[in-house]
Amino acid sequence: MAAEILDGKAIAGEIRQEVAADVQAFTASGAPAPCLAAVLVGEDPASQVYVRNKSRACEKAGIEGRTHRLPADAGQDALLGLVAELNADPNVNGILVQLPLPSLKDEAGQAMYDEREVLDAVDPLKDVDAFSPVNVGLLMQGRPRFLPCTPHGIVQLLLRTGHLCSGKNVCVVGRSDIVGKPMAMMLAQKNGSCGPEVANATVTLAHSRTADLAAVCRSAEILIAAVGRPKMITADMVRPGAVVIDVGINRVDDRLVGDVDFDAVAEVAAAITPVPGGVGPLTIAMLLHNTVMAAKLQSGR
Ligand SMILES: Nc1nc(=O)c2c([nH]1)NC[C@@H]1CN(c3ccc(C(=O)N[C@@H](CCC(=O)O)C(=O)O)cc3)C=[N+]21
Repeated sequence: MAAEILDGKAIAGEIRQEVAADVQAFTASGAPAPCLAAVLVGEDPASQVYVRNKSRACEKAGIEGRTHRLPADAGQDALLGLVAELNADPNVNGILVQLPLPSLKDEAGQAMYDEREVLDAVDPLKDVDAFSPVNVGLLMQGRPRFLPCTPHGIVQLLLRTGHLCSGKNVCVVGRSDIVGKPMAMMLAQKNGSCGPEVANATVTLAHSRTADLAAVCRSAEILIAAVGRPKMITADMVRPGAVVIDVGINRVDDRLVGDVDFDAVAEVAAAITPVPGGVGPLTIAMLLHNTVMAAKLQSGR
């Protein structure tokens, strides 16, 4: 049996067209083009690729994409200074500090960067990643402002492919602040950020200490893998007919591999996202969406 391949790249293309139309309508009323500032500290090759792709995507949507580069050893104060400058710059609507920050230590053996302090410093109205405690809190309370890009992309994918989760058992594997935790919250909510059909799920948030993870995963009609371990979700962990969403972007021997053992799982699942071409492109599309939303919010401030 061959599973339906959920084409994240194509859906991301649709969303990017919608964002471009939205930008056009916004600027037609005399507003300047929305502007996203990405901050890249150091030279991590994967981060370079991501930031480059993102700035190209901005351009195609009519959004101004700026990249601010700091050397790996610039230090916490320099980074906080740059964030403060971008917060104060009325021409910048969205700020994204590319993660992870370099894991360098100073002479005293102390970590050079405190990620939490940096993310806390971003103006919540410019926080297009939705990593600030204000935006996380608003989401938790069911009155979201910005939605985190990867979980929002997954919700859009489920909605637009008709794999609705209301009333279903959903298992999210991985409890990160960026994907697992907000994903679980969004799908469990009553009315949901994108409508009740992609909410109202019975959600299990599984992780590395979950007892009998395979059995827990097998109970899920929708299984979302966000652990960052190549091919860790094997076919025996998947309920026949399940919808499987693979959030993993793992580089193995210069190839991108998801958290799901794709070939074997595709024999069991009803539908599955590929890597690449699945969730990744949707993350970028939702970032563009948030940038336009930021510009609109700030135009009224
Ligand atoms: N502040 C911050 N916000 C982020 O959203 C953020 C971050 N830091 N740090 C790193 C992760 C990772 N991430 C990806 C987004 C898209 C693809 C993507 O589009 N991938 C393509 C393949 C690209 C390739 O070939 O390398 C795909 O899956 O088809 C991948 C990875 C965003 N992240």
